[in-house]
Amino acid sequence: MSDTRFFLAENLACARGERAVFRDVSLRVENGGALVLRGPNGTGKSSLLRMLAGLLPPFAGHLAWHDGPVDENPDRHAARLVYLGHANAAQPALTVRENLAFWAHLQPDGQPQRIGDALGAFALSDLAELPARYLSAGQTRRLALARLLLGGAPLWLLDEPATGLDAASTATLWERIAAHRALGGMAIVAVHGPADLPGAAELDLAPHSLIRQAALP
Ligand SMILES: Nc1ncnc2c1ncn2[C@@H]1O[C@H](COP(=O)(O)OP(=O)(O)OP(=O)(O)O)[C@@H](O)[C@H]1O
Repeated sequence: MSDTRFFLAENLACARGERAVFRDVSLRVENGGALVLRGPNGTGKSSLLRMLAGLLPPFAGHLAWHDGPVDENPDRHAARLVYLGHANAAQPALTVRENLAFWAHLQPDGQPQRIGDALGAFALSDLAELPARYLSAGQTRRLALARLLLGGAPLWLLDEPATGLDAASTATLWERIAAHRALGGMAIVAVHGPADLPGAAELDLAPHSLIRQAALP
């Protein structure tokens, strides 16, 4: 019997406010796999990621894991993923280390003993006792990314994760995703630029978009 684990979405449609955003979006990611989401601004990459994270209900379609539909057990779904959106969600008054401790506590399988490794991985050790409000934009992004390393959730949902990162941190990001996949994890990543994700499938949202794109001059 196959032990393939997978996460899939079938025929998703999205509406935000009164507007239809996309329709007929299907995807499937298996353990060790990755999917790159692409598309012009406003085609719905962030909306799709929020939908996959269970934060935005599909207008149509459904989500499932290899062992059952997401809507049968939303708590189990939430425990199987880490979602990193545009907002880094750092608590400004807490130090870098305290932010990671807070997230380790929040994540269902968060492991506080991994905080040291997470700090080191994203070159945050020297900043560990600094309140997050003093971090630069790229450092704040690194703090958000360090969250990925605090637990063992199989599915990483990442919205433009390299935004604001310098070259070394960008390389670390792709290395860490590769290591996650090597252990059987999955990643779905929205990007505008390059994505160093060997063997990843690509999904372009443009053909599914119901948003009229204004022509640029
Ligand atoms: N809360 C909301 N209420 C109404 N419309 C929204 C809301 N959030 C997003 N939208 C609309 O939904 C569409 C998709 O937005 P979304 O942020 O998912 O696109 P995106 O592909 O991630 O864009 P970008 O590349 O600019 O990050 C846009 O046209 C946007 O105006």
